[in-house]
Amino acid sequence: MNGPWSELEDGFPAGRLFSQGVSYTYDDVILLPHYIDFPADAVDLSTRLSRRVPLSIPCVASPMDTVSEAAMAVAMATLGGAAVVHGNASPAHQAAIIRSAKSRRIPLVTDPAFFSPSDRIAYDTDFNSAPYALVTESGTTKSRAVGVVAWSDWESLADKNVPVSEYMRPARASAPASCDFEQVAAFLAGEGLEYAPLVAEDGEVVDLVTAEQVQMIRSFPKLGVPSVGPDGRFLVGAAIGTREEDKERLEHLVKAGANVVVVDSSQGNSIYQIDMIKYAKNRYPGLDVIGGNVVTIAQAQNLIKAGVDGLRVGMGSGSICTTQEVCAVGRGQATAVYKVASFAKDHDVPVIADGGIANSGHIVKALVLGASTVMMGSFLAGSHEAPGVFEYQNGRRVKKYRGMGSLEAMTKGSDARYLGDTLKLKVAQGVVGAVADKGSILKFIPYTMQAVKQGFQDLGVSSLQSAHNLLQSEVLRLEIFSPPSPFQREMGYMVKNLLTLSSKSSRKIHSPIDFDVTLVVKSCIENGRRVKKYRGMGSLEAMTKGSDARYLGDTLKLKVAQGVVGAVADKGSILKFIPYTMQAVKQGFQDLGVSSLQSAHNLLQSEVLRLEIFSPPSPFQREMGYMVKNLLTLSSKSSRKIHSPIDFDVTLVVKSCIEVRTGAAQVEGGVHGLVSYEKKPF
Ligand SMILES: NC(=O)C1=CN([C@@H]2O[C@H](COP(=O)(O)OP(=O)(O)OC[C@H]3O[C@@H](n4cnc5c(N)ncnc54)[C@H](O)[C@@H]3O)[C@@H](O)[C@H]2O)C=CC1
Ligand SMILES: O=c1[nH]c(=O)c2[nH+]cn([C@@H]3O[C@H](COP(=O)(O)O)[C@@H](O)[C@H]3O)c2[nH]1
Ligand SMILES: [K+]
Repeated sequence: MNGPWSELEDGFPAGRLFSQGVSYTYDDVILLPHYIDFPADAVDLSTRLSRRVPLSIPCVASPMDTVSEAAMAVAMATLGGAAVVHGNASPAHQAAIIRSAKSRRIPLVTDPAFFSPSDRIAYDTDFNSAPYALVTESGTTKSRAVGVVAWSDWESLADKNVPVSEYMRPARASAPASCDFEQVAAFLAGEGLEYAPLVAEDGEVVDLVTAEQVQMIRSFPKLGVPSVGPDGRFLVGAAIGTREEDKERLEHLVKAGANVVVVDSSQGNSIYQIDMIKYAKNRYPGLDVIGGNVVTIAQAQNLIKAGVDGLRVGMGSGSICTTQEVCAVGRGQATAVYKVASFAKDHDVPVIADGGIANSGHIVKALVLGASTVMMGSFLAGSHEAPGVFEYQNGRRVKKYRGMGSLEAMTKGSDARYLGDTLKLKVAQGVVGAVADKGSILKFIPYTMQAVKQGFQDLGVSSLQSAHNLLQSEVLRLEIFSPPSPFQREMGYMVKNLLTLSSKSSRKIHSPIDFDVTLVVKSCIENGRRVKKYRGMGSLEAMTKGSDARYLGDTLKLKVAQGVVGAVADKGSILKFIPYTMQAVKQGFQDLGVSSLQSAHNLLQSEVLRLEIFSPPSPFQREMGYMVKNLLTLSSKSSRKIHSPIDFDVTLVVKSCIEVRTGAAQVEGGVHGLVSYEKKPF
């Protein structure tokens, strides 16, 4: 810029902004608009998941057991993205999920139960995954389909103890599973069918397709270019671990047709992962291997040297993460994506920005900061395509979503990672929660992509490549949002205390019929919990206590307290929770690569240890700030009364004020100090 304004500068180029020793999350930064000379529809979001795996949209479903199984994989592939099937199952089961996804050509997987005509259906749960069941001659997928049981027909039976043959509807004709969506739609219409079993070439009954589903898909936005592998089938990714037995798992997955594998660790720069990457690249040279997670250039460098075809970036940035609190390691996600992607581009290694995507704006930021794709967990978790069934929580339809490092996921079934570790203390690095029903991803992802295109248009970039060029050219300008006011910060602390105490209770409170919400919140803090007094030594109470000599001669002086009196929830014996806390500290040390205090101090002095400041406020403070804002908005209009049944759960009140994800963060040990953990509204 020339002239009198040349001193003024619009924001900072990324290189300058991200080199000040501050860790920025997506919410800390904002992109300044540039020049528009094309319509939003002209934006092309096609990209690469890894070196040799192209996608038409930059969306990837996370390898989590509440996100990515067959239904998610086919829907993501239909949209032009991809899902990475989780590995929290036996290798055979994980391979079966991949086979199931690969056997589809339409974006539907309902996974109905199978019965034979002589079977009796006793349980409602047989209709958990689909509102109908399939009837085949032998009751297995391997025999001829003869009928369909609708849940509504079964439900209205007076006597459930009758064979299926008495009330099933006949399956008049089957459709070949090799049909694509338009062919299936034409088949149903042509035959005048309400439903038809889908049958594979080998005669296996794969699923049931209904005219209603076809109608629903037609009502969604037009589907784009699907992701298809070299095998001509839907592209599917799979996660593996870094244990010896994962080599065998890998073989199962490759046989099942996995097109790309992700080595899934929270801290990927380890000898275990590097060995696994080398093994996989050597054993299957044609297979793209994605490594991670990493957040620094040094970590990325090691994995690139080991031969990765893609990098997964993010530590502690996920919505269910507690890693940064438990292990004290991680990085603000905007900084991590920018740093790693700037390095990886010179090695032609695409970057996946993993975790922390809560809205389309975060996707724009991740892509513009250098990522080639975003990986999402919570954003997809409440969808029809996510595993699990919808439940009702306080009148809302929700689906479970949990961290893969949560106690619940770690102890699930056959988890090999921890099978050999029964003697070790398990320390959770994630929580369990629930996400509201979001409908089908076939509907909301196209809308999300349209929003991303509009963001790109505002920046004046019509493709990912031009966004990255803009970033590196320094034409792209960014700014940081201002720090929180003292008031916001204080509110953050307040709500933290509030939630620590209030979130855990399945306890019921008996209350008068008509009352004030704030009273409930208060009573839930004050009542019904086992607590012990805890007070500051400078609190008035401690200062004036009995024979305290310090103040005996000071009766004339004004006493000014510098501490408060409070109470702390029952934590059990320190003989129990301190060992857990030490285990968490060890895991933090491991993530840093130091095996003793002395080596930690050596690392520090050698300047190999790197730190960053969180942009104030910390993500936690900011989150808490949002929460209390919602809470206060709803509860402070306290002249308003709520009419409630006599007996109800306090948490429901708190939850209805703030939609929270709650979970037993660490039942044993109380490692990060919270009885349970609450995350921001969704
Ligand atoms: N992105 C993130 O911020 C985080 C993600 N997670 C997710 O939770 C899940 C579990 O992650 P991790 O705990 O990192 O699992 P992990 O299995 O990679 O590591 C667990 C522990 O086992 C050790 N280990 C791994 N391979 C080994 C081998 N061959 N021999 C001996 N020890 C070995 C590791 O060093 C670590 O101490 C993953 O799905 C991950 O994506 C968990 C925490 C944070
Ligand atoms: O600290 C963590 N503890 C966990 O238990 C956990 N499980 C998953 N992940 C990571 O979070 C990502 C998904 O994040 P979002 O829900 O924000 O999309 C995922 O893709 C993972 O990278 C975890 N991180
Ligand atoms: K770890």
